[in-house]
Amino acid sequence: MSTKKKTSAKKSSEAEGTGTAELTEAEILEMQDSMSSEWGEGAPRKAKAFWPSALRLAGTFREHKLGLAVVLAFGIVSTVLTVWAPSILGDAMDVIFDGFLGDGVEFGALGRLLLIVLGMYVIAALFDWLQGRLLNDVVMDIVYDLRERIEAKVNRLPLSYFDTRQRGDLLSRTTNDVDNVQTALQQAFASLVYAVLTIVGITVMMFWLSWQLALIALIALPISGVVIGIIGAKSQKLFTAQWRGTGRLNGHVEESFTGHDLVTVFDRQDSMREQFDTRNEELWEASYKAQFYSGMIMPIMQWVTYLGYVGIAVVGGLRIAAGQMSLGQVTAFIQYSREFNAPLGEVAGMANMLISGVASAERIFELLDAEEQEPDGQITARGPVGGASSAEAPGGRAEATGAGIVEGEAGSSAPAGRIVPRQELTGPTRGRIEFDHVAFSYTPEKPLISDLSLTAEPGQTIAIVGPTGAGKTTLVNLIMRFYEIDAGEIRLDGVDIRALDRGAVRSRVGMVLQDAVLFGGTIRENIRYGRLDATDEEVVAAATATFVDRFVHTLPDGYDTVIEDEGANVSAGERQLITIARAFLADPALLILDEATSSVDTRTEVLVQEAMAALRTDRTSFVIAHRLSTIRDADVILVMEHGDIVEQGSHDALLAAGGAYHRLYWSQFADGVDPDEDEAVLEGTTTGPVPAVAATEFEAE
Ligand SMILES: Nc1ncnc2c1ncn2[C@@H]1O[C@H](COP(=O)(O)OP(=O)(O)OP(=O)(O)O)[C@@H](O)[C@H]1O
Repeated sequence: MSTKKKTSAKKSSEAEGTGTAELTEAEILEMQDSMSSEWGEGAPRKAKAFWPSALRLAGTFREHKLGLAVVLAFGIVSTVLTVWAPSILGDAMDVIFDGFLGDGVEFGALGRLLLIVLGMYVIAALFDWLQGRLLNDVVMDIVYDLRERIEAKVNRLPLSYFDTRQRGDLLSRTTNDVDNVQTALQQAFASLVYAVLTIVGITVMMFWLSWQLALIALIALPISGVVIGIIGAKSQKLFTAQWRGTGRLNGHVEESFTGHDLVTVFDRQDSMREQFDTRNEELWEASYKAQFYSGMIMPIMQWVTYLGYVGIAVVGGLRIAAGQMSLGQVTAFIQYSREFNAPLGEVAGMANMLISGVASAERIFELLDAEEQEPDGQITARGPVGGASSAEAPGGRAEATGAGIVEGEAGSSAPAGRIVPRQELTGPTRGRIEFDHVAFSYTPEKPLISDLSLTAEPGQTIAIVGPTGAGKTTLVNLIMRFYEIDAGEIRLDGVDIRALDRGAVRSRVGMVLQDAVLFGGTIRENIRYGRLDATDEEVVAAATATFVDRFVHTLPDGYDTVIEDEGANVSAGERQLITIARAFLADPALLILDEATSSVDTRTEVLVQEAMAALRTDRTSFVIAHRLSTIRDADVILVMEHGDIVEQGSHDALLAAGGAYHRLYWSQFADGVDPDEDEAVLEGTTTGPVPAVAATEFEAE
């Protein structure tokens, strides 16, 4: 076996070059992290700053001081009784021993002592149980509060927080880490309280009985410490190697599963199998060594402990012979020295759990400390308020200043840090949107929108076109107030949207995105999500207007069809239609549409187009447009490049201007594609031939 392992280890280094992508150290550590909790093995996760985080975690107990004091008091009572009992048992033994040597055993005295011991153990057990119950209650309260705080916090975090973090990581912080803290507090804390009290109690009793024997018993401690230190460090390294091996093997397996088709096509099964064997054997070897070394710790510690017993027995015997101690005292002492190791082992076992719990608490604190979005009504306008273009916009400036949202005149530079006073929109929303010299960037290092102005009159359809990364989605994100702008103003019906509650802005806007988001309920529920108090008739009316009704009738359960796995049982186009119906039912004053250009068959595509057109009627709509028909019919076309609007106007006006839009349009049709062909697309992926020129000009930037 070992020869085989050696040859394969050699093979492994040869195979490395041709092998699958190796995992980085960070990935291995991450994997180790996630697996250690699942498999209960491996090195514990460590906090970046253990003590500050541990103290802060301890700080969460502050509100439960009284409960904790009672837990501690119960713990002390239970431990004192448990620690005291062996000494009384020793007295009982002396009564028996003296009775045998003298005039017979005094059963009355013996019975009294035994009853006392029994009573002590019963009371100790009762207090121990009470302490456990109370601690559980306290910990559950603490974790309940923690969950509440996390939930509230997540709702106050800006979208940019989620952009920069992995969803899985956030999910893990809010679920696994909280569970981990709960387990650590419940188990490790209880054990630590028990262990510390017991160790202190037993040490006191041992020194009280005989300091010489106590020293012999305690000498085993540093010896055990050295053993654990040396072997522990070695096995820690081996465990890391084991995790690295696991990581590499998992990486390989994952790659061969996901790339199965590729492997088959290139006929690489043999080399993949060879690599698997190599990694599997590497893992076997690493695991074997890790288990071997870590398995040595316990027997060596046992051996050291037994050596201690021998020392105690010998010296204890000599002291009995010399009349310095009674047999009962030495027996009690041996009992103490046996009990001494149990809490020590428990502390060692719980240390990992505690370290891991503090690491989890640290991750939760990081989340709780994250910078929040400014609360509604206290929004700080950071940059200057512009005004030139909006002053020219009909009605725009007058309404804005009339509404008293901004201090100072239009066009003036407002001082940074000015609070925008809260406003409310009264009456029906007209849907007028103005961007007034808006500047925005996701990160300060990468400026995006520098000076953007536009006005969308109520009921107008605004088509946004431009190359990928031009800022089309960003524009609609700003309307939705998913992000706060750096300078300028965005006004809805003349009111700075920062003066409104975010909810008030978003409730007036309907969004239909390319990725139709459906949840796992029925079609009816998914549509009703647009307006929860809508009647069944209204749901069906919305579905009929948006062609959902048609395909719903072909489904066996009709509107009660449950959407599976994010919509696996309805096609992509049908999903999109359902989201359109949802927006239709919500009847928002403003609409944001992202036209789908892919994964929809031509017939459904036409329906989607018509449904979107129905939805746009009588409301201000911003369409991230891909289809010429939409663009041509739009009241205003915004041509965006590098975060700014390089051109805006109607189709005819822009064509006549001969600028970027003109270039786009003619490059699109230069190869003789019929300009009246409505199905043609600007960014070129769905239907109809799209000349390469167009793709180059609008996508390759
Ligand atoms: N959440 C974000 N955080 C940081 N940068 C972002 C974020 N979202 C987009 N960006 C960057 O901002 C720029 C504009 O992106 P945006 O999504 O608005 O472009 P787009 O015109 O909608 O592109 P596409 O047509 O590909 O969707 C891009 O450079 C993009 O990388």
